Formats: sequence, structure tokens, C-alpha cells
Amino acid sequence: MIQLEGVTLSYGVEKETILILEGVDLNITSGEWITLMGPSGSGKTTLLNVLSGLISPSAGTLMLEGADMKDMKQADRQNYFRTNSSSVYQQFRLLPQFSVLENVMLPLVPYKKKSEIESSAKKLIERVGLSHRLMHFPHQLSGGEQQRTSIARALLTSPKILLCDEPTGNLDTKNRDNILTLLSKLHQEGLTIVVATHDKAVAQRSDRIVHLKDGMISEGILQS
Ligand SMILES: Nc1ncnc2c1ncn2[C@@H]1O[C@H](COP(=O)(O)OP(=O)(O)OP(=O)(O)O)[C@@H](O)[C@H]1O
Repeated sequence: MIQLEGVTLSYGVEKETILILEGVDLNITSGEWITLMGPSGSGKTTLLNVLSGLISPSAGTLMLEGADMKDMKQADRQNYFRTNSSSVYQQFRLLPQFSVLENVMLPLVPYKKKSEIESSAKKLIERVGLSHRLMHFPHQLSGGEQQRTSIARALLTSPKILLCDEPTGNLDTKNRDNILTLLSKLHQEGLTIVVATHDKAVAQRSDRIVHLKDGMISEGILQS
């Protein structure tokens, strides 16, 4: 589905070049759940940002469904990422002035009429168990409810790959388990998932753990 070969990312800060990712090789197969683990600053979020198209590698190859990203027109590339991948964040990133329903509808508001999006959004809100919270605002929700709202929002575009950055980082154990159960169901239904986390309980649900250290993949362990 997505292959990274020798992906390197560096930033120029003042006169220095800082290497954030170095020669990352990673093959993400359709339907698998990969967990990225590694110390703080090892490059997990940066790698997710490369996978979501937010950052382009400085060197190396990113193959999207067999096509080299470098050979794609910018509009095709943007369209690929917009329609194939969605992200979930530790801080939820819901818009405070909008209701649960409005937040979940947001990704498609620029592209479709609201009347066309509303029923899909409501189905997803039901899916994450929040139908009774439709018109509530983020500040009226618990952390777990906010994260379930953000997952519903991420699913609105029917992505093939879900990229999650510390999705349970702000949650207590019960809410973490709810989110993990939801992610596991989505995975069983065929969604490809990549999660960056420090939490071993999250990693245990995945097919594969990829360890990052200083921007390099240090090992990959296959779980039974
Ligand atoms: N725009 C930038 N300019 C310069 N350095 C950056 C930039 N973005 C990230 N970095 C650096 O890249 C390194 C990797 O950051 P990243 O956020 O990917 O790590 P991480 O593994 O996700 O960390 P954490 O577990 O703390 O979230 C860090 O040293 C960070 O300071």
C-alpha cells in the first residue's frame, strides 16, 4: 500500500542541518496495524506526518499504491492523501465552537452539500456510541468522548489508512480501552492503522511494532 525506501528528513535550523529521519525503510501492507514506538524525539510524529503527506521527505522514495510520490502532480498527490488517509491526535483537535455533528461533518464540508454529509456523519457518531451527544460541544464531553468524536470525523472520508498520534495519551485506562476496542474493530474490518505511542497496551493490539531510535528504524518485531 505504502512503501518508504531510504526516507530521510532534515531541517535547516540556523546554519545547522538537523536530521530527523534517516534512511527509513518501511512497507505498510493494506489491512495491517503497525505501532511506532521509540523514545521522545525519535521521529514518530514526523514519520506520521510524512505518511499523511503533511511533510515531504528530503530524500528517499515514498511509493503510494505503487506510484512514486515524486512523479505525481501536486494536485494528484494532495488528492491521494485527502481521500486515502485520516489522522487522529492526542489533543483531539476538535473545533470548540462546533457541535459533535458539525465537527464530524467538517472534512467534507468544502466538497459536498451539508445535506449529503449529515446522514453519514450521524451513522459514524452512532458507530462510536455518541448519538446522545450529537448537539453537544467539545467542552461538554469527556476526553474519551472527544476522542471518539475525532475518530468519527476521521472516518467520514472513508480512509484506507488511519494515522494515530498518541490516541490514548490523554485518556484514563477505561477510556483508553474503549478507544482500543474501537480501533481493533476498525482493523478487523480491514482498515490499515499506524499508531505512534508510548503505551504498551496499544502496541499489544497491533500486528507489528516498529521501533524508532534517533530517526532510524532500530528493529521490527512481529507479534503472534
Ligand atoms: N519543524 C522542525 N524543525 C526542527 N526540528 C524539528 C521540527 N519538527 C520536529 N523536530 C525535531 O525532530 C525530532 C523528532 O520529533 P518528533 O515529534 O517526530 O518525535 P516523537 O518521537 O514523535 O516524540 P514524542 O514521543 O515526544 O512525541 C525532535 O528532536 C524534534 O525536536
